[in-house]
Amino acid sequence: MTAKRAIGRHDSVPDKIRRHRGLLLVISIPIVLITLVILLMPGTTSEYALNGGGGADSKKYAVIFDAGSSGSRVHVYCFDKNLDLVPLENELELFLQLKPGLSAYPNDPRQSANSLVTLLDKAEDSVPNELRPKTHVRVGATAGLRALGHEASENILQAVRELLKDRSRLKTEANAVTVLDGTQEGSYQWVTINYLLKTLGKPYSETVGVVDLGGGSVQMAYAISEKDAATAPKPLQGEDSYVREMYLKGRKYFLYVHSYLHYGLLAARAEILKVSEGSNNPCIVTGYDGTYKYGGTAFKAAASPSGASVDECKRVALKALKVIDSVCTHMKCTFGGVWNGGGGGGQKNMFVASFFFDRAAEAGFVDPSQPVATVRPADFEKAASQACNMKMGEGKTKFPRVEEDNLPYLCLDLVYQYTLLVDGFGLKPSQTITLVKKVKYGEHAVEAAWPLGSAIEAVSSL
Ligand SMILES: O=c1[nH]cnc2c1ncn2[C@@H]1O[C@H](COP(=O)(O)OP(=O)(O)O)[C@@H](O)[C@H]1O
Ligand SMILES: [Ca+2]
Repeated sequence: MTAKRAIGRHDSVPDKIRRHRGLLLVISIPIVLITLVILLMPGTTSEYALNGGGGADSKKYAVIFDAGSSGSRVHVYCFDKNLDLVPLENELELFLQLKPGLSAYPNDPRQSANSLVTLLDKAEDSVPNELRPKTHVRVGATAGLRALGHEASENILQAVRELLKDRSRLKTEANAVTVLDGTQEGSYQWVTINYLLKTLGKPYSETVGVVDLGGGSVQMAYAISEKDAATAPKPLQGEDSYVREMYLKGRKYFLYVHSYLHYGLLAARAEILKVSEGSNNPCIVTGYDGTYKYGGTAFKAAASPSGASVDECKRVALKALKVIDSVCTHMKCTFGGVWNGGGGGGQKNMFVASFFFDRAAEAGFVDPSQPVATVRPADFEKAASQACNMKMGEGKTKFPRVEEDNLPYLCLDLVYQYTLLVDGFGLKPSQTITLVKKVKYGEHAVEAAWPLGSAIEAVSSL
């Protein structure tokens, strides 16, 4: 024992290395290999530390642009060292919006980018001067730019990058200005809602599922068990994988996410009008004869002489949704050959956002001054019956909250929303769901939109 220790004490470091080199080699090869595998893994795993960092008094701001298909919005958030949201002035976020979105200028990238100037200036003004160079700015474009195609959208994004460089002192990481893929958009939305509800870190079955009905696309996301995640089918060609792994508040989640391009509410109008191809459509409110423009194309939108009909409109909506599909004989599908994720506890409580809330409010069965409302899919069907039975001239008195441009499509929108929830996503007509515009967080309410999820990722990775 003593002798051994004496030898050990007099060994020099290079001697030790030489003596143990075999052992060192055996230990280091797997470490190097594992590190390489982790570094080269495709980006399906997200890790947001969500445990703060930085100095004791450090506040972190994030500026996130939501370049949506129907409008552009900016959100500015401020987080404390625990990554809790803290107020900027009187609210928990600065939120500004304008219409139209970037995709309304497909041939003029400079003008498209310049449409963000007022939002950018106001957002930057709300960040303390000394923190601006440290504050991340991100621009996430969704369905509008996705549908424009690579070249046109890349030109617009490049113009936005130049605008940020020339006009702003905020920090732009590589990939700060991008078209989000639908899975990213859906998972950010899930993080936003569950962060605000403080369910992150709890077992997956205690989290809530989300549906976000935009103008161009619709996303569904909910946490599933590891076992179900392992059975996920391969996605259709060109689509993102169904499951994303995420580490949040010390827990690993398997998130089922899917985004359906062309099935946002405004895009779905076009799909439904395409089914009747240039002739009358049973979803158009009685007495209306006009055209509907979407994505640079005009569609005939004319009521049938016998008027609109819920049942006939449902049939057309089902055709547009492609609910019956040959791919779905060996797995449970939503629609269009898409796996439904298997259901489970993470889908028990559904928080349904954007146009679901907006249309329910316009149709009058939800109070727009409240941040959330509990409804059932059947409420959309009931409102649809009334909308499909009215004449154009009665619209203003029967549905005083409906915007004039939406009136001819009220029957269509409500039937589509019902069909999407029940026949598409497989919810029961009587299941209670939460329509959400904002989520209460302490005394304040925060917009129920994906940019908060993106902000959390940005400040966690600083
Ligand atoms: O921050 C938000 N709070 C609440 N609703 C939002 C917010 N951002 C977008 N929306 C809603 O999203 C819908 C428009 O979708 P959008 O233009 O984002 O299409 P996309 O997501 O398909 O690109 C509208 O119903 C609008 O009220
Ligand atoms: Ca959106």
